[in-house]
Amino acid sequence: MTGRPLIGVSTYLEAGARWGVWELEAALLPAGYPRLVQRAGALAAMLPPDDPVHAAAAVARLDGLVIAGGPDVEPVRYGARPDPRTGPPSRARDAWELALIEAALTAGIPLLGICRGMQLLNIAVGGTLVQHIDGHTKAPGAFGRHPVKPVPGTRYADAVPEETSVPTYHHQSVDRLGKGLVASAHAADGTVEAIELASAGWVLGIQWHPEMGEDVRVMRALVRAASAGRAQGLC
Ligand SMILES: NCCCC(=O)O
Repeated sequence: MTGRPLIGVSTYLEAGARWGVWELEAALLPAGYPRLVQRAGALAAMLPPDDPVHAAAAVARLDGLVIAGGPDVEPVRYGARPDPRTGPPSRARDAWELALIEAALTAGIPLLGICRGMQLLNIAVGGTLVQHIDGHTKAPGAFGRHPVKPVPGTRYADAVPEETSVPTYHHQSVDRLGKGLVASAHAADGTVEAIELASAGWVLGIQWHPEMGEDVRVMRALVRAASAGRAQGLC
């Protein structure tokens, strides 16, 4: 099979978005996500929340999947009571994105979780989150930067072998790793910054926001894996 692989990117519904003369409910995705997918050599398809029963059918049409950043996951999803600093739940989005992740893992298509997407990947395989950490978000809406160091020998280190400075915006982090996951990068304070499935298949989560930066290598690695699966007729 030839041509650009198709990468689905989860998308959210916003009650009141304003553009032109309109203020309406909208399906939104910061443009950095599709631009990053396109710069990495793939086509981007937006995937707004739907009935989770359709997740496998959606994934069957894709060569790869990105779960985008967003609000806190409802703590009941990882067996915890909400900390007062955890944001309000987005239940329909949680259900849809967890179903997409489970479908991608079952189908064996390459998967990249970004920020919330990494946290959801961890939860999907039984992991838990720290509900609040200090120091990774400076002010509401303001992305910070900090260094991230790869763990040698991991899939992440294959794509990005050196320590890099990454754009970041989060107040939660991975606590207990889910089944089959290993940590593949850390911040200087020890926060887990990347996770991946150690077994076969290309499944990676990163805590930072590559769509806000210049470094396209992680997305290129996803697109390469998606192209390889497409060439073998696996996707
Ligand atoms: N918890 C949602 C992803 C971003 C954050 O940790 O703030």
